[in-house]
Amino acid sequence: MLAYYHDDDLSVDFREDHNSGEEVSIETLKEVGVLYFKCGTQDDVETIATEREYKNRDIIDLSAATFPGGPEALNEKCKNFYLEHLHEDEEIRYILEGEGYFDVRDKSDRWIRTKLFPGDLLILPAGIYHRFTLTSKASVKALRLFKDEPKWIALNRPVDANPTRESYLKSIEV
Ligand SMILES: CSCCC(=O)/C(O)=C/O
Ligand SMILES: [Fe+2]
Repeated sequence: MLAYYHDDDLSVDFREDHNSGEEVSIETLKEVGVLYFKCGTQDDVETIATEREYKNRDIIDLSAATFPGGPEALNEKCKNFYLEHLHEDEEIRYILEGEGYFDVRDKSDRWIRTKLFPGDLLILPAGIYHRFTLTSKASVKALRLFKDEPKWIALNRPVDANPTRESYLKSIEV
């Protein structure tokens, strides 16, 4: 994984690195509730899934060659992922192939960009504002873990008076 502040340069395609040169440590990610693990084996993933009581999973394959409905459908899907949003559940993603960016807001609302590669596992806390995009390589396959039934419900920003958002802010003491 690479983690750094986004350069906020809107003139450059959002799938490019957008690396401002300001690195972000795993500790800083922890301060906003984001946890990172390098999982060399499937057993490492299973340990985390068991510890956190995750019972379900699926594999998402985002690549133009294989996506049902083709490149247009993939673009539509990716547009939704790139809209700034939060979830009412924690989000765990483990990269199997390819690469992708998860951008998360820090305590001052700046974008931290994480660039994930195979073997990287990221846990986003419920209530954090974030977005996802493919990189310029345009392909990723990831394992998605779910506590209960597989679902993806995004609440797009702004989300006002939301208990998950409020308890998240309390947990990071903002
Ligand atoms: C590579 S996982 C696809 C993106 C996703 O699952 C998500 O929840 C984005 O917020
Ligand atoms: Fe999300």
